[in-house]
Amino acid sequence: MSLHAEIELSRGNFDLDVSLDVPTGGVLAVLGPNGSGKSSLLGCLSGLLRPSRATIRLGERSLHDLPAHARAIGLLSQDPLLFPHLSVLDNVAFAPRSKGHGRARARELARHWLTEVDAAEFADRRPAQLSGGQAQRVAVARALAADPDLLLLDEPLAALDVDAAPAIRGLLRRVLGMAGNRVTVLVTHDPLDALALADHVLVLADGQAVERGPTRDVLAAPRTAFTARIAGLNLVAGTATEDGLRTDDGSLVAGMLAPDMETGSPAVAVFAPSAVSVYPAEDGHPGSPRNTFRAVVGTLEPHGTVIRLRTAGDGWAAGLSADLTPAAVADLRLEPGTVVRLSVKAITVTVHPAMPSPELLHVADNPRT
Ligand SMILES: Nc1ncnc2c1ncn2[C@@H]1O[C@H](COP(=O)(O)OP(=O)(O)OP(=O)(O)O)[C@@H](O)[C@H]1O
Repeated sequence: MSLHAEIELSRGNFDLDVSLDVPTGGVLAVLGPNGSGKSSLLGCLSGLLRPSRATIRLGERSLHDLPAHARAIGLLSQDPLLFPHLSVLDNVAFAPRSKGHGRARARELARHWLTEVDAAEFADRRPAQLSGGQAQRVAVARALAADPDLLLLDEPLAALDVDAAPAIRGLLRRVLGMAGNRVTVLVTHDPLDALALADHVLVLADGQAVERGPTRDVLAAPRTAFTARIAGLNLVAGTATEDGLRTDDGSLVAGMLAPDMETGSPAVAVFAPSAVSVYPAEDGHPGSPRNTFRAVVGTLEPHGTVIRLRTAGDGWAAGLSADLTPAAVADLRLEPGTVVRLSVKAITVTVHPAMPSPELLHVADNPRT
């Protein structure tokens, strides 16, 4: 069941005017600076805010005229918002109960989802007896226990400490992967969340969509200052191995696996342009780094105090960025078309879980293509 939304909202001086489409089973991440309208957009989708004009269709259902409680949407925010007087089990059972399930069936569903999020052992506790990460697990179970067709996630990892966030991110990746008919919209500040959880992103600025597309494409080749600041990183897609990542054409990018990374799963190797050294193509094996590869200079553009080189060509090393000093660009006599050798230390490369490539999703969604 796909989501189509066109929303216009005025809040004081702020105007939101956005349209979006998410296919069945899709996860859309909404990124944007503070005050760009991310929460306002979620509020309109959930029915908590009344837009001045809206069309919101989920499959065959029109949601825009329905009050919040009748939209049957799952909502997970950074605050778990558990009912303090109910046990964990009854907190989760509340969702299927309010959907009309009987008490026994609701508890059965609650147990199932608590098991899915590795929180079955907390069933009899009260929310006050849980850590932040444990409470957020329970909140994930509650959001999913109602089997919503539309799941809205509002900065679900923002309130967690750095130790708890990877586990919940991994959990969300697993449960969002079991999407079935569900559509998910995720608001986040963190490009890693977008990479790990979303197949597409929408970037808002001042209430308008300024970038949209497959997550990796948008984050790898940002077109706005905001996306460049949060992303602007080199992203290489492939499959995680013990030592790093294997690209689709069989090259190995050596790197360090993120804690929630499982070998054999879809992954992206992430490294900063400042971590890439550039050498003449004919140089042998410069220094000790484990990643060296040939590339062709595509563009050279000023980027603050450095010159950002972007590689051209077709292979996986195309579209990568390296930052050089203007003196180095002159010394190496770089210009578009120059063949160079790039080198990246394995210790500067992190391998993170990622959604399968959009092309693969596309083929899976449309068996005829
Ligand atoms: N209750 C309100 N009344 C009037 N204007 C509001 C209200 N809440 C938010 N706004 C304005 O709406 C705009 C968008 O806010 P919104 O919270 O949607 O942005 P956001 O992208 O979610 O920001 P953040 O990342 O800080 O959460 C801002 O300019 C904000 O000042």
